[in-house]
Amino acid sequence: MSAAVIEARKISLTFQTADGPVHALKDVDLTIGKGDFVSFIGPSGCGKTTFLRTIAALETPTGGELSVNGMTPDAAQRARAYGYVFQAPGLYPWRTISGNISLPLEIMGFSRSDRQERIARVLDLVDLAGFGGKFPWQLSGGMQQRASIARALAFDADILLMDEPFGALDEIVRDRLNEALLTLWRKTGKTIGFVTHSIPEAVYLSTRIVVMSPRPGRITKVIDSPLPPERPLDIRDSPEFIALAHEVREGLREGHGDD
Ligand SMILES: Nc1ncnc2c1ncn2[C@@H]1O[C@H](COP(=O)(O)OP(=O)(O)OP(=O)(O)O)[C@@H](O)[C@H]1O
Repeated sequence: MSAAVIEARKISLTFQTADGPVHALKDVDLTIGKGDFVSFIGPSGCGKTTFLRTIAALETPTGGELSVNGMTPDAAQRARAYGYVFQAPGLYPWRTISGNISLPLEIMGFSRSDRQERIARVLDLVDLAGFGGKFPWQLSGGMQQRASIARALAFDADILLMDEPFGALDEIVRDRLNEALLTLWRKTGKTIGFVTHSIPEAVYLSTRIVVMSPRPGRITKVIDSPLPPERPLDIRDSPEFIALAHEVREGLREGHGDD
């Protein structure tokens, strides 16, 4: 396997709540290699978002060790090791698309000319060249989500963390964005961590599929995909794809049986 970018060893995270402790993650062991596209799938509450947030230093594990690009998550955050894409695009309505992409770059102190060059490049990457001057409300939901991906790409992090970025979109738009994301991943070689509820989406996009189960949140299965990197949408009708989707479904069912 390629060099490890994210290494989790026995990661646990227990939230103390008024109703008692919630074991959001227990003994999570996972290595994500450079250039991997790793999807996290599992029922609601199995800790997918929590795990992504611990990688991004938005939550602190209560046990175990986690390294991101060989650093602690906090150090990786300061080194801008990753871009983070949330479920909702979260664009500021009073800023243009270019202005939204520019904002983190302004905060990080990039020069005006550098910002302009980066904005043009990432708009092109997500197929929004020519839309930089529009306001978010002038774009469809799918285009807004592409703009939020562009914003996460603009400072050139090697890692992209995506928490159900297409969950709120209709199926046709989602298909197109899945194709676009796969093309972007092949072009840039980024390492991607992707949370989803959809088996076909996980199978279509990933090099590895991590199946999780709740109470306590844990990994029950890691499946390496035999599918080639070039994946036209109709690969979903192939026997290999269907067999892989079946394996993921079985993994989810087995995890559920442990409850
Ligand atoms: N800040 C918090 N305080 C207390 N409990 C929390 C907190 N964040 C998450 N949890 C709990 O931790 C568990 C895992 O939550 P998490 O959001 O990671 O699951 P998930 O698999 O991403 O779910 P979903 O698919 O619904 O987004 C859940 O039981 C949730 O209620």
